Amino acid sequence: MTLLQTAEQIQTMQIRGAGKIAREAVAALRDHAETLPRTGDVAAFIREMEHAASILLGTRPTAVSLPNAIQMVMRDVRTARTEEAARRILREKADAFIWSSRTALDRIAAMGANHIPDGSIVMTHCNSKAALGCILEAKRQGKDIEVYATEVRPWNQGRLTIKTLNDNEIPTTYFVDSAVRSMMKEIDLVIVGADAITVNGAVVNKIGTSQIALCANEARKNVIVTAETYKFAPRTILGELIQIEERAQNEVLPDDIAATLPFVRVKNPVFDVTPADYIDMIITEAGALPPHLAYTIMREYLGWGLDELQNQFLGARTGTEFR
Ligand SMILES: O=C(COP(=O)(O)O)[C@H](O)[C@H](O)COP(=O)(O)O
Repeated sequence: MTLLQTAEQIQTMQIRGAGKIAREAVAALRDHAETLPRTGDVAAFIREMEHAASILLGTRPTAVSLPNAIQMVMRDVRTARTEEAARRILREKADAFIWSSRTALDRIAAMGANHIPDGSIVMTHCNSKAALGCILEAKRQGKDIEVYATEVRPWNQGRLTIKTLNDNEIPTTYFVDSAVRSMMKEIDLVIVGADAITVNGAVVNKIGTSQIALCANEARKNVIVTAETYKFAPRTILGELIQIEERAQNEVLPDDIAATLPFVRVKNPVFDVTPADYIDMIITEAGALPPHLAYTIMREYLGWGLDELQNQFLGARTGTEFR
């Protein structure tokens, strides 16, 4: 698959979920480099790779895993002295990111499973590899668990979730998103994934997550967020807000019906923000932490100083828009 094809698949959601988007984008960068002729001109190579990175960055705006992963790969490429060194660094960093991303999922699954008691009912939302990993690991350990899964309008990612749960013989209850509060009394805990986590511990995830967290809080049920460390958004330290992706109206209301309703406006935000106060714990590969410690992850695990953030990273999202 070419880089442009990967970018298109991310934008059209054939490739989706924050972790997978990051892994596929990095693999696309690595493979794109192999298609470029060797000229010996390191500056031209870096320019071409920056352009490729900007195309990927323009695909979806919310999942911070995408710019974080690209930054991890491109950071040392930018200072390479020869084209060969730049190519080698790119390859090594890309492979290392993909490997560590998979390892992170395994660690999160092991830790998350410890928080799922035998005999419990877990509610989940959307289709998160990190969240599902914990549930599958709990099942693998022989725990008798059930899952309550939402539909996830308008893209129905819940169907992917219930397919995985069914394939793993986990008893599952499926319902429309608006039934969440009614179902809350029947479950024991909530486990979801994340697209981005801000410095104040707020979690950006699939639209509807904040309603689930609010209902869980009301019903005194724990909310666990599972997130690899590369889903923490360092630029929020500088005050930058996470952009909430708005997708096309016709994902919600078909064009032919919308055409008959000239006074009706359709909004389709696909992520929302859950404040830290509604989250009991964030499980990362570096351990489980209260959401208010998000800053420590940004400092210690992502390791980007403020200077670097200001000098390079702020510009990373202003690349070419992909259409
Ligand atoms: O909100 C979504 C996916 O939204 P979309 O379907 O719009 O991409 C997932 O909960 C997170 O991305 C985490 O997923 P993972 O744990 O797999 O990274």
